[in-house]
Amino acid sequence: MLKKEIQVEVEKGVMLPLMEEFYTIQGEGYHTGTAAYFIRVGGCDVGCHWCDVKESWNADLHPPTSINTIVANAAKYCKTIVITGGEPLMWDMNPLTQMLKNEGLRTHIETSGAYPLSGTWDWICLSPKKTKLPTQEVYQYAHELKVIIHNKHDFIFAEEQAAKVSGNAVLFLQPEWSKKEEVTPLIVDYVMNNPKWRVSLQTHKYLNIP
Ligand SMILES: C[S@@+](CC[C@H](N)C(=O)[O-])C[C@H]1O[C@@H](n2cnc3c(N)ncnc32)[C@H](O)[C@@H]1O
Ligand SMILES: Nc1nc2[nH]cc(C(=O)O)c2c(=O)[nH]1
Ligand code: SF4
Ligand SMILES: [Mg+2]
Repeated sequence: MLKKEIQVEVEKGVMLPLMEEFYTIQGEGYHTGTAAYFIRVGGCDVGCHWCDVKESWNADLHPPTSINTIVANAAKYCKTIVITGGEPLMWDMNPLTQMLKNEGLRTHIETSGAYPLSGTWDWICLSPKKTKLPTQEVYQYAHELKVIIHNKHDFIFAEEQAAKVSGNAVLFLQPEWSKKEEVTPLIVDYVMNNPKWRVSLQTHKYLNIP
């Protein structure tokens, strides 16, 4: 395909810049410990200085890939497919999620919510960032709120964000990996004092799996 044609396909969401795909165990949040196939889409401009996948940021480094190919691969592994990035909502998620649903698969997303919500989702994990806040619309649809704790001020941010999600959303505080020795004890105390919150750890990093 010509460069221009590929660009049009990406704009329609029928091709996506694919960074990697892997079958693993969901390491974080509500579904921790369960098998899932991850699709990591390139492109993000939210700019978290502690981001653990900075290689994902530049979409041009990741080959535009047909969603037919992506879905055919995903369907081989298990029923739960996690779309992450990068920031997946930078792209139109409707064609990809519709195709996954047609295959009878469950669609989960990991998102900062900084771009308009698209796609059909069985589970939305919203992880808001101060540098580029979620759209007003996405809060009501989040099944899970996962706030990263890098310093003490992030607890205040977490409460501000919790006030915006639905009463059914499950609330998580997750240590920022490079600060975990410092902030994990603070999170433990915070959750014991504020039991509406739960602790989320990046368990895949302890298990040495992707
Ligand atoms: C790499 S992001 C990709 C999806 C989306 N851009 C987002 O931020 O939700 C996947 C998850 O990892 C979390 N995360 C990224 N870097 C982290 C770090 N250094 N420590 C803890 N969690 C991190 C994010 O907050 C998000 O919940
Ligand atoms: N095992 C595993 N679980 C995860 N949960 C969210 C991840 C992500 O990067 O979005 C992630 C990841 O990269 N690996
Ligand atoms: S929004 Fe997600 S992918 Fe983007 S910089 Fe932040 S953690 Fe990384
Ligand atoms: Mg990760």
